[in-house]
Amino acid sequence: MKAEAPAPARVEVAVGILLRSDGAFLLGSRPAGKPYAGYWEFPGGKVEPGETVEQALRRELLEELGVDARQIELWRVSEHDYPHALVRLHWCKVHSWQGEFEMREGQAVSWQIFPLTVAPVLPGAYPVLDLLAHERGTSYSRD
Ligand SMILES: Nc1nc2c([nH]c(=O)n2[C@@H]2O[C@H](COP(=O)(O)OP(=O)(O)OP(=O)(O)O)[C@@H](O)[C@H]2O)c(=O)[nH]1
Repeated sequence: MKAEAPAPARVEVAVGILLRSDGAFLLGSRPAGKPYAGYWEFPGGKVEPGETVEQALRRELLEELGVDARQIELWRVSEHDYPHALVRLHWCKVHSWQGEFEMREGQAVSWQIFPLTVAPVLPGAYPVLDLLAHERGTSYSRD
């Protein structure tokens, strides 16, 4: 009997949905040199060994945007199987933060509501955009 292939390792990722008081959420464009460069995404990144999701997200938001997240709500978990990695995305709503935005990776950012005015978005972000749209009683087109 053939041994079963081991389950592929998942890359744990902390992702922030920064919510402004008017309901807009922040998307950024992926910097050059990363897979899917130029695609729009929510800010965040990989959870390092020994970190909690909240710690990883606070670190990433400081590194990428220069803001200190204060109120973080763990919201949903989803998975996406990319050719380069199987990722588990820990989606967090970020209700408050301190500091002024400073795009430390030279990335473009945009506050968005539905319908989105930026494209394309990382494929792994669509399920959560669908949920956000549903929560707001609206829908949007993926293209
Ligand atoms: N930040 C972020 N990552 C996402 C989203 N959706 C999604 O599928 N991902 C995936 O999650 C992974 C995040 O990795 P990353 O490359 O941004 O992480 P990182 O900043 O720690 O990268 P590094 O290893 O270059 O330091 C990527 O495989 C990316 O495709 C999203 O909306 N935001």
